[in-house]
Amino acid sequence: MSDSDIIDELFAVIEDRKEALPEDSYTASLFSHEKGENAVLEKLGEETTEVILAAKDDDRGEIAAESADLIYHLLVLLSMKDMDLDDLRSELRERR
Ligand SMILES: N=c1c2ncn([C@@H]3O[C@H](COP(=O)(O)OP(=O)(O)OP(=O)(O)O)[C@@H](O)[C@H]3O)c2ncn1[C@@H]1O[C@H](COP(=O)(O)O)[C@@H](O)[C@H]1O
Repeated sequence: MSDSDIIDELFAVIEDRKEALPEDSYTASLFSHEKGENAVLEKLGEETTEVILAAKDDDRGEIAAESADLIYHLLVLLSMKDMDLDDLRSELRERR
């Protein structure tokens, strides 16, 4: 699979974790968290702050790492809302 498919691949794994809820999965723990969707919403806030701090430090490695954390949690949110990457693609396409 090419690198351009990595986000689709990650989203598919997230969907699998939502379905199977394996005990050793961080993703599954977000879907079954006692705080409900607030668990992932809080992580989105934290990761956004971490991206901002990395940008302020001009640390490209940290910007990439924190952006990956942010995108991952955003994908979990989409899945939680029974949305998928096509919803995101459609929205972006309409803006062209
Ligand atoms: N891409 C990710 C990913 N990005 C970030 N994270 C997790 O998101 C959390 C980020 O939180 P923090 O940066 O605050 O770090 P932390 O202090 O360890 O987090 P907490 O103590 O708050 O949980 C960490 O626990 C990371 O492991 C991820 N967890 C899983 N994935 C991918 O999701 C897929 C399924 O993974 P599992 O759910 O582990 O099976 C795999 O492809 C993984 O690579």
